[in-house]
Amino acid sequence: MIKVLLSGCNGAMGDVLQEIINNEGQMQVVAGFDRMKNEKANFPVYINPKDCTEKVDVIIDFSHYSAFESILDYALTNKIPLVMATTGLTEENEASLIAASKTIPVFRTANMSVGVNVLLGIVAEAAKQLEGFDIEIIEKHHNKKVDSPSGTALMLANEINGALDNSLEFTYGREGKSTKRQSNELGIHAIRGGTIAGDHTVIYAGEDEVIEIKHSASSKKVFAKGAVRAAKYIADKKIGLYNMRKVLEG
Ligand SMILES: NC(=O)C1=CN([C@@H]2O[C@H](COP(=O)(O)OP(=O)(O)OC[C@H]3O[C@@H](n4cnc5c(N)ncnc54)[C@H](OP(=O)(O)O)[C@@H]3O)[C@@H](O)[C@H]2O)C=CC1
Ligand SMILES: O=C(O)C1=N[C@H](C(=O)O)C[C@H](O)C1
Repeated sequence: MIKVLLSGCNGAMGDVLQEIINNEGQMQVVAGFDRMKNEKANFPVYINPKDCTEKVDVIIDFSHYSAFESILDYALTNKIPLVMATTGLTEENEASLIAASKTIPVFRTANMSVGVNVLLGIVAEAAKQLEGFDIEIIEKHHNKKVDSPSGTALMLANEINGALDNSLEFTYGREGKSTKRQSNELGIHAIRGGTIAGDHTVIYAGEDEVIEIKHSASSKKVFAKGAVRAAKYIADKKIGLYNMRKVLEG
């Protein structure tokens, strides 16, 4: 049985993860971290990770970027594999994860779905082949999302930019712009509303033709299932930086 510490356990993803883990059979949530205690949880919920006394095999974090440092510190101090799913992290935070992976196993992705991770390769290849096309990304999420643009939109944008020798400049929305679109722009736009679980569309607009490549998550379950897969994957690893593409490669 893999013992899980669930960070952000009181949140929307925390709820879905508990359901998936409970039905899963090989894993058990033995403790949680969050901003508030939770008497309804069937495991102890800590506000300060340092108060956690349970022995755990892996941490799954779907919380908030403000919790990042305390979670990473806890994982490093106790040498626990960390699945970091939270978005809105700074470049410095991302660099800390890379550094941490030399001491503990770290699994990092802004999107746990199989579809988005396959899409990463597709959008990069399309960008290389569609020379001269203008590329824009539109992401849509529920009205409770706190960070924008989404981590997935940034991940897609970085993948496309990498395929084009980092020649593109990211433009976030176009409010207040009084010049026409430059050929080296990659536009990124965020929509928020209702309960949209997560949609990402990459648009390639050329002369008299447009290609749109879209991924749509119809529920949060797809992310929770991916996180469970990730946790199982790194629970017995020694050190290293892992992502969903490594899992899919087998
Ligand atoms: N990688 C992936 O595949 C996915 C990543 N995500 C990311 O996971 C994160 C969580 O998403 P979601 O569950 O929808 O968000 P929620 O806001 O529903 O849940 C986050 C939880 O973390 C708590 N929290 C906030 N600040 C802190 C803190 N400083 N310390 C400890 N806990 C804190 C919140 O408490 P309170 O409500 O009191 O603020 C809440 O209980 C987001 O960054 C989201 O983008 C989501 C889905 C998929
Ligand atoms: O907050 C969410 O809900 C999601 N966040 C991730 C992101 O920022 O890309 C992944 C997914 O789209 C859902």
